[in-house]
Amino acid sequence: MSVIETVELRKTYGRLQALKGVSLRVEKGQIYGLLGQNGAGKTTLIKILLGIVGLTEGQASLLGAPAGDANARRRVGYLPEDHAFPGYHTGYSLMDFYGSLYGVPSAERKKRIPETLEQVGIAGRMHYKIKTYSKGMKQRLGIAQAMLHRPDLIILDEPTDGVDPMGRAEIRDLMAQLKDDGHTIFLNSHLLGEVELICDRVAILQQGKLVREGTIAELTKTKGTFVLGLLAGQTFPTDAVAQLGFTVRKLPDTPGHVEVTLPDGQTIEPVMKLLSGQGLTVTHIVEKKQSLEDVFMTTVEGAEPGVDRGRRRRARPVGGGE
Ligand SMILES: Nc1ncnc2c1ncn2[C@@H]1O[C@H](COP(=O)(O)OP(=O)(O)OP(=O)(O)O)[C@@H](O)[C@H]1O
Repeated sequence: MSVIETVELRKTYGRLQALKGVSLRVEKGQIYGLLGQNGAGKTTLIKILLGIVGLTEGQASLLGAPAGDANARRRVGYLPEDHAFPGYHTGYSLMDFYGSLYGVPSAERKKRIPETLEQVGIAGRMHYKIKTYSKGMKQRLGIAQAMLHRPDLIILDEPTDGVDPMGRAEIRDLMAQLKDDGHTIFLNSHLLGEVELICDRVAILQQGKLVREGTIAELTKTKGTFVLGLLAGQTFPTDAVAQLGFTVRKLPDTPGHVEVTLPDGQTIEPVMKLLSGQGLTVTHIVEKKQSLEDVFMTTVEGAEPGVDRGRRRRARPVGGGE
C-alpha cells in the first residue's frame, strides 16, 4: 500500500485548472519532494490529500484511504506554508494545544513536548511567547507540531523557509532521523540544493502537470558527457572522435580540454582506445553531472543548464492555469 497515491488528479478553481491529471505514488519510508514554480499546484495537491479542498476529477488516497478520510488524517502531521501561530501562546502551550487536538494523552504530552522541542532545537525557549520567536524559531516550532503525535506521514510545506543555513542543515538531519525511524516525509520546497541532499524521489509540477518524476540519481543523470584533457602540447583528434558518433565541443576556458558527449547506449571506451592508439595521453577525465537545479531549470524553462543564469535571476511569470 502506498502512503500517497494520486491517479489522474484534476482540480479546477472556477475556470483555472490548478491540477491537470497528476498521477504519483509515495511509498513508506521515503522522503519525497514536490517541486514547481509559484502557482504550479503543489499546495493544492497537499490540500486535496488532507481534505482541505475537494478534488474535481481523478483519485487521491492517503495511507490507503480516500483523501480527506478522518482516520488517515489523524496519522498525518502537517506543517502548512505561511502558518501563523497565535503569538500569545508559548511554544509549550501551542504544542499542548495541538497535542490535545491530535488525541495525545496529557501525561504523554508532558513527556513528549520538551523532547520534541529539544529535537528541533528550541526547548530552551519553550516557555517564551511565540510573538518573541524569530521566523526560523517559528518554523522549527511548526515542524515540532507536525511531529508531536508520531504520525506515519509528515507533510512539510516549505519547512526551511526563513531558517538560517546552520538551522537548515539541522532540519535535514532531523528529517533523515525521522525517515530512519520509519516515517514518510512529503516535502514542498523551493530550495533545490536541499531537496537534492535529502529526498529519495522528486516530482516536478509545471502549471498543474507532472513533467518529471524519479529518484535524484535518475533525474540528475546526464546522457553521458565527459570532460577530457590531454598532456600539454597534444591536440585532441576532434574529427576522428566525431566520426565515431561522439559529439565533441572545445572548452575555450580550459585550453587543451574538450567535452565529449556519448551517443545513446555508448560508453567512453572507443574514444579512450582511439586516443591511446594515436599515442595521446589523457591527463584528465571527469564525467559531468547536472544538479537538481539544472534539471529543474531545464524542465520548467526549456533552457540549457548552466547558461544564461542572469536571465534566471530575473522574475519569471508565475505558473498557473491556461
Ligand atoms: N482557493 C483558490 N481559489 C482560486 N485559485 C486558487 C486557489 N488556491 C490556489 N489557486 C490557484 O491555483 C494555482 C495553484 O496554486 P498553488 O497554491 O497550489 O500553487 P503552489 O505550487 O503551491 O505555489 P507556491 O509555490 O507559490 O506556494 C495558482 O494559479 C493559484 O492562484
